[in-house]
Amino acid sequence: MLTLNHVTKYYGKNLANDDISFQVDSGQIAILLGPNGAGKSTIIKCIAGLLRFQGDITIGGHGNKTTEAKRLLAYIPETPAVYDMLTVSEHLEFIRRAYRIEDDGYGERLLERFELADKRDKLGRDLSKGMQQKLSICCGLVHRPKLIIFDEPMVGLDPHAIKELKLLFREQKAQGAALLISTHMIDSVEDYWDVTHIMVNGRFAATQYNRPEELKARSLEDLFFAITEGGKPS
Ligand SMILES: Nc1ncnc2c1ncn2[C@@H]1O[C@H](COP(=O)(O)OP(=O)(O)OP(=O)(O)O)[C@@H](O)[C@H]1O
Repeated sequence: MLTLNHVTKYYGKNLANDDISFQVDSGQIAILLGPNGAGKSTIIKCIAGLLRFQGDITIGGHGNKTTEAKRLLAYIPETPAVYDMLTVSEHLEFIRRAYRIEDDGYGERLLERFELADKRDKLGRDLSKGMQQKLSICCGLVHRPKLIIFDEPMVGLDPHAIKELKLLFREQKAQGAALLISTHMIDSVEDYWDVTHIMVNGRFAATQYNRPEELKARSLEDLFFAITEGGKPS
């Protein structure tokens, strides 16, 4: 569903992503795990079509900046960007109109799951940061994307929303969506992932698959600290 080939991104002279290639298949959850400044948000913004880069990114076989690719994609950014003067309900209506989809009640069900249904008439500017983040998740999912990218999704969410979001990751995977989730918190990754790429200094320092034999040999946490604190991955 998502393929990156030799993606390199410079900010001026600063190399943020260094020749990155990987793919995420339908029904797969891929994690980008790395310390602050590793380049996770940058690669995600390249995929979402927000930055210029060298290399090649396709979504469902379409170039990432095409309309076809954008129909398949949901990008839920680290910092939610909601419209000050639209209500919660109007946000979902706006997305449905943009994607030309009928209201089949899915948006309302998402609001209920994230405890926003009773906030449906509140303006974006009057929502707390956590509520804005939950609304941003609902807006991202309402068009039933096939590739869902979350940048640091757990930060700022309450325990109910975190639980609901983890459930949602599993459901989306079961329904055949491809998920790419960036985080710097190993604990938040738990056991729902299929593959984790550990990112350091703009590169993939290691890739671990969620297979019992690999994890028995070394946990994700051990691998992460071996790489980020100077040890050598074996
Ligand atoms: N707009 C920008 N202009 C210049 N340099 C930038 C810009 N955004 C990020 N960088 C640099 O690119 C590198 C990668 O940053 P990025 O935000 O992608 O890391 P990250 O892994 O997402 O970090 P965090 O976990 O802190 O969000 C860092 O060295 C950062 O200083």
